[in-house]
Amino acid sequence: MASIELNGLGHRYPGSSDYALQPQTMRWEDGGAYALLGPSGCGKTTLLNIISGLLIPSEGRVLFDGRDVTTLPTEQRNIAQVFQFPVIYDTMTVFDNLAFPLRNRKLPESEVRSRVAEIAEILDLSSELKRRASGLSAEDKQRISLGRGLVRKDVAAVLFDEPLTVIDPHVKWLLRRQLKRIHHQLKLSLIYVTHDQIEALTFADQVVVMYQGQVVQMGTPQDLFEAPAHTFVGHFIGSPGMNLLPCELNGDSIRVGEQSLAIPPALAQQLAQVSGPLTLGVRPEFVRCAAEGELASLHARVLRLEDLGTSKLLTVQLGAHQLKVKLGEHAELPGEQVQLALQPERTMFYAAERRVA
Ligand SMILES: Nc1ncnc2c1ncn2[C@@H]1O[C@H](COP(=O)(O)OP(=O)(O)OP(=O)(O)O)[C@@H](O)[C@H]1O
Repeated sequence: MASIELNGLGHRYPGSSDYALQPQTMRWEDGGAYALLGPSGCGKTTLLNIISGLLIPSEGRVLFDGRDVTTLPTEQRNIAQVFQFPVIYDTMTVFDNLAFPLRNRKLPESEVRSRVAEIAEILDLSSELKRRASGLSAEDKQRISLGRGLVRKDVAAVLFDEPLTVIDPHVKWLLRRQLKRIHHQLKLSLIYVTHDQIEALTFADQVVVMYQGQVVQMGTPQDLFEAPAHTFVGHFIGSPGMNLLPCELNGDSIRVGEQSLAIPPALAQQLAQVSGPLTLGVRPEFVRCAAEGELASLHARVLRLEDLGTSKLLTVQLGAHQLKVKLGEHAELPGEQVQLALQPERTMFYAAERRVA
Protein backbone atom coordinates (compact mmCIF):
# COMPACT_ATOMS: atom_id res chain seq x y z
CA MET A 1 0.00 0.00 0.00
CA ALA A 2 1.16 3.52 -0.67
CA SER A 3 0.34 7.15 -0.06
CA ILE A 4 -0.55 9.03 -3.24
CA GLU A 5 0.48 12.64 -3.76
CA LEU A 6 -0.71 14.90 -6.55
CA ASN A 7 1.70 17.75 -7.00
CA GLY A 8 0.41 20.67 -9.08
CA LEU A 9 -1.37 18.02 -11.13
CA GLY A 10 -3.47 19.29 -14.03
CA HIS A 11 -4.51 18.13 -17.46
CA ARG A 12 -5.53 19.66 -20.76
CA TYR A 13 -6.37 17.19 -23.53
CA PRO A 14 -4.43 17.81 -26.73
CA GLY A 15 -6.08 20.50 -28.85
CA SER A 16 -8.15 21.86 -25.94
CA SER A 17 -7.40 25.18 -24.23
CA ASP A 18 -9.57 24.29 -21.20
CA TYR A 19 -8.40 22.23 -18.28
CA ALA A 20 -10.24 18.89 -17.90
CA LEU A 21 -8.45 18.82 -14.54
CA GLN A 22 -7.44 22.13 -12.91
CA PRO A 23 -3.89 22.12 -11.45
CA GLN A 24 -4.11 20.97 -7.83
CA THR A 25 -2.05 19.55 -5.00
CA MET A 26 -3.24 17.00 -2.47
CA ARG A 27 -2.23 13.87 -0.57
CA TRP A 28 -4.14 10.63 -0.04
CA GLU A 29 -2.96 8.57 2.90
CA ASP A 30 -1.74 4.99 2.80
CA GLY A 31 -4.57 2.57 3.62
CA GLY A 32 -7.36 5.14 3.16
CA ALA A 33 -10.68 4.52 1.40
CA TYR A 34 -11.29 7.48 -0.91
CA ALA A 35 -14.25 8.13 -3.20
CA LEU A 36 -13.95 10.53 -6.13
CA LEU A 37 -17.47 11.91 -6.41
CA GLY A 38 -18.90 14.34 -8.94
CA PRO A 39 -21.27 14.74 -11.87
CA SER A 40 -20.55 13.57 -15.40
CA GLY A 41 -17.71 15.51 -17.02
CA CYS A 42 -16.17 16.87 -13.79
CA GLY A 43 -12.84 15.11 -14.40
CA LYS A 44 -13.06 11.93 -12.27
CA THR A 45 -12.00 9.55 -15.04
CA THR A 46 -9.25 11.90 -16.15
CA LEU A 47 -7.81 11.91 -12.62
CA LEU A 48 -8.19 8.13 -12.21
CA ASN A 49 -6.51 7.51 -15.57
CA ILE A 50 -3.58 9.72 -14.57
CA ILE A 51 -3.18 7.76 -11.31
CA SER A 52 -3.40 4.42 -13.11
CA GLY A 53 -0.94 5.46 -15.82
CA LEU A 54 -3.35 5.37 -18.76
CA LEU A 55 -2.86 9.10 -19.21
CA ILE A 56 0.23 11.27 -18.74
CA PRO A 57 -0.80 14.65 -17.27
CA SER A 58 0.03 17.83 -19.17
CA GLU A 59 1.19 19.40 -15.85
CA GLY A 60 2.47 18.33 -12.45
CA ARG A 61 3.56 15.06 -10.85
CA VAL A 62 2.06 11.94 -9.27
CA LEU A 63 4.03 10.35 -6.40
CA PHE A 64 3.43 6.91 -4.84
CA ASP A 65 5.14 6.83 -1.42
CA GLY A 66 7.29 9.76 -2.55
CA ARG A 67 8.36 7.99 -5.77
CA ASP A 68 7.63 9.90 -8.98
CA VAL A 69 5.47 7.63 -11.19
CA THR A 70 4.10 10.37 -13.49
CA THR A 71 5.38 8.84 -16.73
CA LEU A 72 5.51 5.16 -15.69
CA PRO A 73 3.23 2.78 -17.63
CA THR A 74 0.40 1.05 -15.74
CA GLU A 75 2.29 -2.30 -15.44
CA GLN A 76 5.08 -0.61 -13.51
CA ARG A 77 2.79 1.12 -10.98
CA ASN A 78 1.79 -1.96 -9.04
CA ILE A 79 -1.90 -1.13 -8.91
CA ALA A 80 -5.05 -3.22 -9.29
CA GLN A 81 -8.07 -1.95 -11.21
CA VAL A 82 -11.76 -2.84 -11.26
CA PHE A 83 -13.80 -1.47 -14.15
CA GLN A 84 -17.54 -0.91 -14.77
CA PHE A 85 -17.92 -4.23 -16.56
CA PRO A 86 -16.52 -7.60 -15.47
CA VAL A 87 -13.03 -8.41 -16.72
CA ILE A 88 -12.64 -12.14 -16.15
CA TYR A 89 -11.68 -15.32 -18.00
CA ASP A 90 -14.93 -17.10 -18.87
CA THR A 91 -13.28 -20.47 -19.53
CA MET A 92 -11.53 -20.56 -16.12
CA THR A 93 -13.10 -21.55 -12.82
CA VAL A 94 -13.91 -18.90 -10.25
CA PHE A 95 -10.92 -20.11 -8.19
CA ASP A 96 -8.50 -19.79 -11.12
CA ASN A 97 -9.84 -16.33 -11.93
CA LEU A 98 -9.23 -15.15 -8.38
CA ALA A 99 -5.85 -16.87 -8.26
CA PHE A 100 -4.69 -15.37 -11.56
CA PRO A 101 -3.15 -12.10 -10.25
CA LEU A 102 -1.30 -14.07 -7.52
CA ARG A 103 -0.01 -16.85 -9.80
CA ASN A 104 1.08 -14.13 -12.20
CA ARG A 105 3.29 -12.80 -9.40
CA LYS A 106 4.60 -16.37 -8.82
CA LEU A 107 3.27 -16.64 -5.27
CA PRO A 108 3.61 -20.14 -3.68
CA GLU A 109 0.47 -22.22 -4.31
CA SER A 110 -0.25 -22.54 -0.56
CA GLU A 111 -0.43 -18.74 -0.25
CA VAL A 112 -2.57 -18.53 -3.38
CA ARG A 113 -5.02 -20.99 -1.83
CA SER A 114 -5.31 -19.21 1.50
CA ARG A 115 -5.65 -15.75 -0.02
CA VAL A 116 -8.27 -16.87 -2.57
CA ALA A 117 -10.21 -18.58 0.24
CA GLU A 118 -10.10 -15.37 2.32
CA ILE A 119 -11.34 -13.15 -0.53
CA ALA A 120 -13.98 -15.68 -1.66
CA GLU A 121 -15.31 -15.84 1.90
CA ILE A 122 -15.68 -12.04 2.16
CA LEU A 123 -17.35 -11.80 -1.25
CA ASP A 124 -19.65 -14.80 -0.71
CA LEU A 125 -18.03 -16.77 -3.52
CA SER A 126 -16.81 -19.75 -1.46
CA SER A 127 -19.46 -22.12 -2.78
CA GLU A 128 -18.81 -21.11 -6.40
CA LEU A 129 -15.03 -21.64 -6.52
CA LYS A 130 -15.15 -24.81 -8.64
CA ARG A 131 -17.67 -23.46 -11.17
CA ARG A 132 -16.73 -22.15 -14.56
CA ALA A 133 -17.12 -18.37 -14.67
CA SER A 134 -19.04 -18.55 -17.97
CA GLY A 135 -22.19 -19.87 -16.29
CA LEU A 136 -22.45 -17.12 -13.69
CA SER A 137 -24.73 -14.07 -13.54
CA ALA A 138 -23.42 -10.58 -14.40
CA GLU A 139 -23.41 -9.79 -10.68
CA ASP A 140 -21.35 -12.82 -9.73
CA LYS A 141 -18.95 -12.05 -12.56
CA GLN A 142 -18.51 -8.50 -11.24
CA ARG A 143 -17.98 -9.97 -7.76
CA ILE A 144 -15.11 -11.99 -9.24
CA SER A 145 -13.72 -8.80 -10.84
CA LEU A 146 -13.84 -7.14 -7.42
CA GLY A 147 -12.10 -10.17 -5.93
CA ARG A 148 -9.38 -10.08 -8.58
CA GLY A 149 -8.82 -6.42 -7.78
CA LEU A 150 -8.58 -7.08 -4.05
CA VAL A 151 -6.69 -10.36 -3.94
CA ARG A 152 -3.11 -9.01 -3.92
CA LYS A 153 -1.79 -7.61 -0.67
CA ASP A 154 1.21 -5.89 -2.21
CA VAL A 155 -0.46 -3.37 -4.54
CA ALA A 156 0.07 0.38 -4.09
CA ALA A 157 -3.67 0.97 -4.48
CA VAL A 158 -6.85 -0.58 -5.86
CA LEU A 159 -8.71 1.71 -8.28
CA PHE A 160 -12.43 1.24 -8.91
CA ASP A 161 -14.18 2.94 -11.82
CA GLU A 162 -17.95 2.88 -11.09
CA PRO A 163 -17.71 -0.87 -10.37
CA LEU A 164 -21.34 -1.33 -9.32
CA THR A 165 -22.95 0.11 -12.47
CA VAL A 166 -24.09 -3.31 -13.75
CA ILE A 167 -25.30 -4.48 -10.36
CA ASP A 168 -28.93 -4.74 -9.30
CA PRO A 169 -29.77 -2.06 -6.64
CA HIS A 170 -30.36 -4.58 -3.83
CA VAL A 171 -27.12 -6.47 -4.44
CA LYS A 172 -25.35 -3.12 -4.86
CA TRP A 173 -26.17 -2.31 -1.27
CA LEU A 174 -24.73 -5.64 -0.08
CA LEU A 175 -21.57 -5.25 -2.16
CA ARG A 176 -20.99 -1.73 -0.87
CA ARG A 177 -21.10 -3.09 2.68
CA GLN A 178 -18.77 -5.94 1.71
CA LEU A 179 -16.30 -3.46 0.21
CA LYS A 180 -16.34 -1.44 3.41
CA ARG A 181 -15.68 -4.61 5.42
CA ILE A 182 -12.86 -5.59 3.08
CA HIS A 183 -11.29 -2.21 3.60
CA HIS A 184 -11.39 -2.58 7.37
CA GLN A 185 -10.04 -6.14 7.28
CA LEU A 186 -7.38 -5.81 4.61
CA LYS A 187 -6.34 -2.14 5.05
CA LEU A 188 -5.88 -1.65 1.31
CA SER A 189 -5.64 1.86 -0.21
CA LEU A 190 -8.83 2.16 -2.21
CA ILE A 191 -9.84 4.85 -4.71
CA TYR A 192 -13.39 4.58 -5.89
CA VAL A 193 -14.89 6.70 -8.69
CA THR A 194 -18.64 7.30 -8.65
CA HIS A 195 -21.27 9.89 -9.48
CA ASP A 196 -23.60 8.39 -6.85
CA GLN A 197 -23.47 10.18 -3.50
CA ILE A 198 -24.95 7.25 -1.55
CA GLU A 199 -22.26 4.97 -2.94
CA ALA A 200 -19.51 7.45 -2.05
CA LEU A 201 -20.83 8.26 1.41
CA THR A 202 -21.32 4.63 2.48
CA PHE A 203 -18.03 3.39 1.08
CA ALA A 204 -15.43 6.05 1.77
CA ASP A 205 -13.69 7.44 4.85
CA GLN A 206 -12.79 10.48 2.79
CA VAL A 207 -14.91 11.77 -0.06
CA VAL A 208 -13.17 13.86 -2.72
CA VAL A 209 -15.87 16.02 -4.34
CA MET A 210 -15.05 17.18 -7.87
CA TYR A 211 -16.75 19.95 -9.83
CA GLN A 212 -15.68 21.45 -13.14
CA GLY A 213 -12.22 19.88 -13.06
CA GLN A 214 -11.48 20.87 -9.45
CA VAL A 215 -11.52 19.13 -6.11
CA VAL A 216 -13.83 21.47 -4.22
CA GLN A 217 -13.72 19.58 -0.91
CA MET A 218 -12.10 16.49 0.55
CA GLY A 219 -13.58 15.36 3.84
CA THR A 220 -15.52 12.78 5.80
CA PRO A 221 -19.18 12.29 4.89
CA GLN A 222 -19.98 14.22 8.09
CA ASP A 223 -17.75 17.18 7.05
CA LEU A 224 -19.50 17.36 3.69
CA PHE A 225 -22.88 17.33 5.32
CA GLU A 226 -22.26 19.69 8.22
CA ALA A 227 -19.85 22.19 6.70
CA PRO A 228 -19.80 22.22 2.90
CA ALA A 229 -16.75 24.19 1.74
CA HIS A 230 -18.36 25.03 -1.61
CA THR A 231 -21.95 25.71 -2.67
CA PHE A 232 -21.70 22.79 -5.10
CA VAL A 233 -21.04 20.39 -2.19
CA GLY A 234 -24.00 21.98 -0.40
CA HIS A 235 -26.53 21.23 -3.10
CA PHE A 236 -24.98 18.04 -4.54
CA ILE A 237 -24.77 16.22 -1.20
CA GLY A 238 -27.99 15.73 0.73
CA SER A 239 -31.53 15.07 -0.35
CA PRO A 240 -32.71 17.69 -0.94
CA GLY A 241 -29.50 19.73 -0.95
CA MET A 242 -28.63 22.86 0.99
CA ASN A 243 -30.82 25.97 0.78
CA LEU A 244 -28.81 28.79 -0.79
CA LEU A 245 -30.14 32.34 -0.39
CA PRO A 246 -28.53 35.57 -1.62
CA CYS A 247 -27.99 37.93 1.34
CA GLU A 248 -26.28 41.17 2.37
CA LEU A 249 -24.46 42.27 5.48
CA ASN A 250 -26.15 45.22 7.16
CA GLY A 251 -24.33 46.24 10.38
CA ASP A 252 -24.82 43.42 12.89
CA SER A 253 -27.43 41.64 10.85
CA ILE A 254 -27.96 39.91 7.54
CA ARG A 255 -30.59 41.01 5.08
CA VAL A 256 -32.37 38.16 3.34
CA GLY A 257 -34.86 39.64 0.88
CA GLU A 258 -36.86 42.22 2.86
CA GLN A 259 -36.06 40.66 6.24
CA SER A 260 -33.30 41.06 8.77
CA LEU A 261 -31.57 38.27 10.69
CA ALA A 262 -29.43 39.19 13.71
CA ILE A 263 -25.95 37.57 13.75
CA PRO A 264 -23.18 37.64 16.38
CA PRO A 265 -20.83 40.69 16.14
CA ALA A 266 -17.77 38.45 15.52
CA LEU A 267 -19.47 36.89 12.50
CA ALA A 268 -20.49 40.34 11.23
CA GLN A 269 -16.85 41.47 11.50
CA GLN A 270 -15.70 38.39 9.61
CA LEU A 271 -18.24 38.94 6.83
CA ALA A 272 -17.33 42.63 6.58
CA GLN A 273 -13.87 41.55 5.29
CA VAL A 274 -15.41 39.63 2.38
CA SER A 275 -15.76 41.31 -0.99
CA GLY A 276 -18.45 40.40 -3.51
CA PRO A 277 -22.02 39.15 -3.10
CA LEU A 278 -22.77 36.84 -0.16
CA THR A 279 -24.89 33.68 -0.11
CA LEU A 280 -26.35 32.15 3.04
CA GLY A 281 -26.42 28.34 3.05
CA VAL A 282 -28.39 26.16 5.44
CA ARG A 283 -29.45 22.55 5.07
CA PRO A 284 -33.17 21.68 5.37
CA GLU A 285 -32.22 19.57 8.42
CA PHE A 286 -30.92 22.64 10.28
CA VAL A 287 -34.02 24.84 9.95
CA ARG A 288 -36.93 24.56 12.40
CA CYS A 289 -40.33 26.14 12.83
CA ALA A 290 -39.98 28.80 15.54
CA ALA A 291 -42.48 30.45 17.85
CA GLU A 292 -44.15 33.63 16.56
CA GLY A 293 -41.90 36.62 17.31
CA GLU A 294 -38.85 34.46 18.23
CA LEU A 295 -35.60 36.40 17.87
CA ALA A 296 -33.30 35.61 14.92
CA SER A 297 -36.05 34.06 12.86
CA LEU A 298 -37.39 34.62 9.35
CA HIS A 299 -40.96 34.90 8.25
CA ALA A 300 -42.09 32.78 5.28
CA ARG A 301 -45.20 31.75 3.38
CA VAL A 302 -46.03 28.04 3.47
CA LEU A 303 -46.31 26.40 0.04
CA ARG A 304 -46.58 22.66 0.69
CA LEU A 305 -45.75 19.73 2.97
CA GLU A 306 -44.59 16.44 1.43
CA ASP A 307 -44.38 13.09 3.17
CA LEU A 308 -40.94 11.47 2.72
CA GLY A 309 -41.70 8.40 4.84
CA THR A 310 -39.43 8.91 7.84
CA SER A 311 -39.64 12.73 7.66
CA LYS A 312 -41.70 15.51 6.09
CA LEU A 313 -40.47 18.21 3.78
CA LEU A 314 -41.91 21.69 4.09
CA THR A 315 -41.45 24.11 1.20
CA VAL A 316 -41.84 27.82 1.95
CA GLN A 317 -41.54 31.05 0.00
CA LEU A 318 -39.10 33.54 1.46
CA GLY A 319 -39.06 36.72 -0.65
CA ALA A 320 -38.14 35.65 -4.18
CA HIS A 321 -36.75 32.29 -3.04
CA GLN A 322 -38.04 28.93 -1.96
CA LEU A 323 -36.62 27.22 1.09
CA LYS A 324 -36.89 23.56 2.19
CA VAL A 325 -37.29 22.50 5.81
CA LYS A 326 -37.03 18.89 7.07
CA LEU A 327 -39.57 18.18 9.77
CA GLY A 328 -40.35 15.10 11.88
CA GLU A 329 -42.52 12.34 10.41
CA HIS A 330 -45.53 13.45 12.48
CA ALA A 331 -45.32 17.16 11.56
CA GLU A 332 -48.52 18.89 10.44
CA LEU A 333 -48.93 21.73 7.95
CA PRO A 334 -48.14 24.81 10.10
CA GLY A 335 -50.79 27.11 8.57
CA GLU A 336 -50.29 29.69 5.83
CA GLN A 337 -47.40 31.56 7.43
CA VAL A 338 -44.46 30.32 9.47
CA GLN A 339 -41.50 31.66 11.47
CA LEU A 340 -38.24 29.82 10.76
CA ALA A 341 -35.13 29.65 12.95
CA LEU A 342 -31.80 28.64 11.40
CA GLN A 343 -29.35 26.69 13.57
CA PRO A 344 -26.54 29.29 13.96
CA GLU A 345 -23.56 26.89 13.99
CA ARG A 346 -24.90 25.13 10.88
CA THR A 347 -25.58 28.31 8.91
CA MET A 348 -22.78 28.95 6.41
CA PHE A 349 -21.83 31.96 4.31
CA TYR A 350 -20.36 31.78 0.83
CA ALA A 351 -18.74 34.28 -1.55
CA ALA A 352 -17.85 33.30 -5.13
CA GLU A 353 -19.16 29.79 -4.19
CA ARG A 354 -16.51 29.21 -1.47
CA ARG A 355 -17.32 29.17 2.23
CA VAL A 356 -16.16 32.33 3.99
CA ALA A 357 -17.78 31.80 7.40
N1 LIG B 1 -10.04 12.04 -24.68
C1 LIG B 1 -10.54 13.25 -24.44
N2 LIG B 1 -10.28 14.29 -25.28
C2 LIG B 1 -10.76 15.53 -25.05
N3 LIG B 1 -11.53 15.85 -23.99
C3 LIG B 1 -11.82 14.87 -23.12
C4 LIG B 1 -11.36 13.53 -23.30
N4 LIG B 1 -11.81 12.78 -22.27
C5 LIG B 1 -12.53 13.60 -21.48
N5 LIG B 1 -12.53 14.86 -21.98
C6 LIG B 1 -13.19 16.03 -21.37
O1 LIG B 1 -12.60 16.25 -20.09
C7 LIG B 1 -13.60 16.63 -19.14
C8 LIG B 1 -13.57 15.65 -17.96
O2 LIG B 1 -14.00 14.38 -18.42
P1 LIG B 1 -13.96 13.04 -17.54
O3 LIG B 1 -14.31 11.89 -18.42
O4 LIG B 1 -12.68 12.99 -16.80
O5 LIG B 1 -15.15 13.32 -16.51
P2 LIG B 1 -15.93 12.29 -15.59
O6 LIG B 1 -16.21 13.04 -14.35
O7 LIG B 1 -15.20 11.03 -15.48
O8 LIG B 1 -17.28 12.07 -16.39
P3 LIG B 1 -18.08 10.70 -16.62
O9 LIG B 1 -18.66 10.33 -15.29
O10 LIG B 1 -19.12 11.09 -17.63
O11 LIG B 1 -17.09 9.71 -17.15
C9 LIG B 1 -14.91 16.65 -19.89
O12 LIG B 1 -15.17 18.00 -20.26
C10 LIG B 1 -14.66 15.79 -21.10
O13 LIG B 1 -15.44 16.22 -22.20
